[in-house]
Amino acid sequence: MSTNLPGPKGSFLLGSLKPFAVDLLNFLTTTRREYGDFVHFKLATVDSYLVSRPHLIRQVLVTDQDKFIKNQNFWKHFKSLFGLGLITNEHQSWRVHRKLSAPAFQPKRIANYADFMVGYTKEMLGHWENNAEVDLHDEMMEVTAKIVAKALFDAELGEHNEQLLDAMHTIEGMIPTRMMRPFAWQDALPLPSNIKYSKALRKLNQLVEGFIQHHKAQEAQGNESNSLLSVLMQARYEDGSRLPNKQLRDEVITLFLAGHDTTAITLSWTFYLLSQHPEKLTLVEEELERVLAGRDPGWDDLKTLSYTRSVIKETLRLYPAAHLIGRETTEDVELDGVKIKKGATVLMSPWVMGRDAEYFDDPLSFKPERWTPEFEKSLPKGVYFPFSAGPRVCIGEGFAMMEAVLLLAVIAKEYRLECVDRDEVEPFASITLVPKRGVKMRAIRRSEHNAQPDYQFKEQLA
Ligand code: HEM
Repeated sequence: MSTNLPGPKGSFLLGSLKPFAVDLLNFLTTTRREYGDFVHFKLATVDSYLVSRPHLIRQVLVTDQDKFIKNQNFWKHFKSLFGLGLITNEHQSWRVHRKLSAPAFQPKRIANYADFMVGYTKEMLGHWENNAEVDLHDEMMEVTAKIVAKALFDAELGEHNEQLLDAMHTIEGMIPTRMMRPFAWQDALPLPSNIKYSKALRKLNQLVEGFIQHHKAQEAQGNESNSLLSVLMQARYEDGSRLPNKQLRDEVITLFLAGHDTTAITLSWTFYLLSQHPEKLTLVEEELERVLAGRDPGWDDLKTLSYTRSVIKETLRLYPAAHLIGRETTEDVELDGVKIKKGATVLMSPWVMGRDAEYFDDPLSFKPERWTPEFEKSLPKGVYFPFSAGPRVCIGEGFAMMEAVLLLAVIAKEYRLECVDRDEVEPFASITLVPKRGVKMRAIRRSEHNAQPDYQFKEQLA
């Protein structure tokens, strides 16, 4: 059994931690290119592997998944945030809570959310002005936060909107720094950034506790709710008991965080890519006109809006919001004859795999039309996994795809978005793949756009 895998040697004490922390996307891309599809390196003292063979990715995520847990070196920094919510929970406790959460994400339940997804998006468009600049990423973060809050609590955020978004913003802003710290104790140092983070977390806990109490009061008055929280509140353990408040809090915060910035990011990248490929945007617009004939989209249209859906799939290939999935071995594991010791880190990257020329023709080109049913069938399992795979596959996949398609449809029906400065748009690998400096767009009302066929031409004349 050989353990002589190729890989960057890195420095004596830190291994490859520095290039990994400084520019993760570059590290992943060059490591794959220079050392191949099964690479070994050290992150500080931890043996780490970048695995880019589809059958091995499947082995880790699906067939041998019980020999792995989430990568503790990474998640240790977020224990106080997510607690034992689905993303960070493990073993039997994870199995129990995943089962109890599943009913909340059944298609017949999430179908009810289509109307307010469309409603909030139209409300957002109501504030846009023709020809004005919008920071699309900010807009997407806000509207997806409102949507997930409504789905979770069946409540408008109202006066809590600003406070919740502020707390989230502070916490999300600290994630890149925290995730690159080698030691968890660094998070407890009395640094201004840590103090700010703790304050934001206290605020978040307080707001979520308020939502839970409000829900309980409504329930006590016999008011039925269609919210995700109410499904969790109705869930019962085998002994008939309910989820304690702390567990509800952990699940809700997890769903809130996992469920809004991933979808917001995906939409930001979608509109960015469409702005760079106006001919593909025209195909989206044509499909919207054909299928919707001017009316709002809804749940029943999702199957028919196949090109619009392919646009989202193609975006998730090129800019997967979850760009890196990590696991830690709980026992010695063999991957293609190589012994991976207990406690090692195994990394699999949807970013790397989605750009591999072996599986995607002309991989860096944006080609939504590649996503035919035949192509999907022919793609080896373990190549395209923006929502992961196996038992820990994203529980919100259906929710996210519905939201992304509906929001794209509602916005593209009304506006053409043109990128103000494409050089400014650059991916940054935090916990998710964010556009580093946002995505500034000029929003041009489609009726105006059609009346003035070439906006850029008009600008040149001015
Ligand atoms: C485009 C949007 C989304 C993407 C790309 C995405 C991606 C992912 C990925 C890759 C994982 C697995 C992580 C791992 O195994 O380490 C995951 C897990 C999860 N996602 Fe999503 N997600 C999205 C939207 C959502 C939404 C809308 C929700 C909820 C409303 C959600 C809730 C969760 C939860 C709770 C988990 C943990 C599941 C478990 O371990 O049992 N996600 N997501």
